[in-house]
Amino acid sequence: MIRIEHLHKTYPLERNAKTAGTPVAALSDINLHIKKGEIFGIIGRSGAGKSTLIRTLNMLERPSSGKVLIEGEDITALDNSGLHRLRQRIGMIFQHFNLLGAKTVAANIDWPLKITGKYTPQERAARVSELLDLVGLGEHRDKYPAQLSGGQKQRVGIARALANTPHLLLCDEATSALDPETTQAILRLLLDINRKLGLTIVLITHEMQVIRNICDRVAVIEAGRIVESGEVAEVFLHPQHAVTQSMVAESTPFSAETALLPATGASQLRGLLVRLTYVGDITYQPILSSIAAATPALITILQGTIARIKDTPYGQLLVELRGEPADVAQVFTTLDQHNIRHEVLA
Ligand SMILES: Nc1ncnc2c1ncn2[C@@H]1O[C@H](COP(=O)(O)OP(=O)(O)OP(=O)(O)O)[C@@H](O)[C@H]1O
Repeated sequence: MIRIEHLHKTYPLERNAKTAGTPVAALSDINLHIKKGEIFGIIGRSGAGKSTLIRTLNMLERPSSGKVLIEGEDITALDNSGLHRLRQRIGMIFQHFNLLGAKTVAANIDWPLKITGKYTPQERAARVSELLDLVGLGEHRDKYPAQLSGGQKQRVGIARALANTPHLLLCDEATSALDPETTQAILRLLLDINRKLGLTIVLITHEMQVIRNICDRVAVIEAGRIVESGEVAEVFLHPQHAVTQSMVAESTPFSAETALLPATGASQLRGLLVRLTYVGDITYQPILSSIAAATPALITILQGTIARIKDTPYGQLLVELRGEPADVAQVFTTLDQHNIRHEVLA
């Protein structure tokens, strides 16, 4: 669906610079492949290059070099009319919704249909009603944006973005201005739309929860470079890069520091402090019972999480492992046999 090849973007000046300054390398050698029908998340800290990257996908930002291929077409080579046609195939939603304040909800959604000049007023009215139903805003059609909550405004933004039946939806920090409950509702709506319409969604966010809840794959961006990418469960459960590791640590209260260690602390552990991570159906199997049956080693659970990353169940346990070296080695062998990752923390 989307291929990004050796993409670079350099801004000539620092933003707000009064005099000529150092050019800012906002994106450096970005290579990504985003598949049709998936929800792909790009996460990074402030200033990492997320907005610049997503805006190159509809040429709101022109790259300095490299290619962006959408459905096989190199969009960096398009002229104005080509860009106009491209943007009808790509919807976009924004953090601050960008609605037209002087138009009603229905008129906001109708706007992109009107400007294509392709539809009769009857066709447009039917499409607007269909979109209002899709986002659950039928009863608010005649209100103005100022009369809506943040979540309702974003629903209008989504309906408007979908008006021309795009193949791709870009979400620029779509839930960052919303409270946690409304965020969940908007994420559920995006997932529902992705499943119902088979729509490819690319989103940028600085919130791990957004990626965990709805994305299939994720890329982590730092200082204009993709530092890590892959299936969300793989990247978040086995983060390799320091930035990913610190974002994971901030978003989960699961660590040696917060574990229910004996009051005297980790230095008083009588055995090894081990983190176990398992993903998929094995989450539902009686692993610890199998280990207990296989060796006389003692395992004490200090902290644990059994949860889901999108549709993938996973478990993480922090345990104290005590026993003779041979018994401990036997535990590790059994864990390996069950494909359970183990890391000795202390
Ligand atoms: N128009 C511009 N002119 C000059 N520098 C810019 C411009 N836009 C962005 N930058 C710089 O490029 C880098 C990447 O910015 P970008 O907005 O893409 O990051 P971001 O990850 O989206 O950050 P945030 O989450 O804070 O929006 C930053 O150093 C930023 O200051």
